[in-house]
Amino acid sequence: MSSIKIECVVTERYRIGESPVWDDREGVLVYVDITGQKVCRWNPSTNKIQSASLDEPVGSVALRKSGGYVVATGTTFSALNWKDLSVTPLARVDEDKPNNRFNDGKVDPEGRFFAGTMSQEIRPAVVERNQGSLFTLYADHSVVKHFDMVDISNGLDWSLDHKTMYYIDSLSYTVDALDYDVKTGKTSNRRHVYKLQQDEGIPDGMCIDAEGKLWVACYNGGRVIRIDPQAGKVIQTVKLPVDKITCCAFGGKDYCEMYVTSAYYGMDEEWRARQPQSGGIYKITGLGVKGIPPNAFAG
Ligand SMILES: O=C(O)[C@H](O)[C@@H](O)[C@H](O)[C@H](O)CO
Ligand SMILES: [Zn+2]
Repeated sequence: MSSIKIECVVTERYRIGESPVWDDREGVLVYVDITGQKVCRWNPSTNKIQSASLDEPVGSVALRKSGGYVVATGTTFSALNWKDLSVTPLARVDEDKPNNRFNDGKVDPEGRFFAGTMSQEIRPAVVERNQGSLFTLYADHSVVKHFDMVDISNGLDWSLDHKTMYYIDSLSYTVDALDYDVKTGKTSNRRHVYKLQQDEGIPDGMCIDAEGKLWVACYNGGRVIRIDPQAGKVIQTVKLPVDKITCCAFGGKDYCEMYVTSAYYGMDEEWRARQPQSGGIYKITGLGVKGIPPNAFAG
């Protein structure tokens, strides 16, 4: 057994740190602060952070094949050019829902960018229910809605054979699976894979590892859990020093390290004094399993 080491590597504090993605082209970790309205890049070799301030909340960021990134901000899918920090809108969703915003997103194995929406939080994990949907931005910038009636659209990833998409609507407290047609990008047959126990908190972001197991960030649960989606069971729990764990992704050399984001939004003074690293980003090493490289948006 390897020994697990947990280190707070990014000591800036973010209101809602989210959507970590390893950018191997630059050797940086890219991530967002959702309500802080920022996209940031942390370089582990220089320990420098660069950030781009946006005009609206940014739920997620992903790599773009032609360079730079795609972002899901407000209710718009946009391209982010890191050279001049310009943002170019590509497509809009939920135009009938002015109180909605994008949340978590990820690129599928064919280069389509998936991201879901939710109504703006009244308090952490408190929203007007059923307002969200899951969308895909195709390479030609057309958009497809997969389903609606979502509370807080959150983590997603694909099985190693690309036949299954895993998905989290946080307030269902479940990790779901859907049949996935990687040729068309269509989803069907949604079902539960795992329901979180009370002490595990609320399921938030998620990523798959090189063995096909799922890692789920547990918001208010202070941990990431590893789930065997075939058995529907938790097979490992890694506790972190802060409660509001939001998302996880593998990165670093050969994707051997796990990066975990957190939030401080909604914590009172006493809670923040007890967990002063809330809103920081953690690196976990020694897990003994690797991740897989993130996909890049094809459009
Ligand atoms: O990061 C997100 O996905 C949401 O925007 C957050 O506000 C919380 O994590 C969520 O409320 C817990 O499910
Ligand atoms: Zn999230």
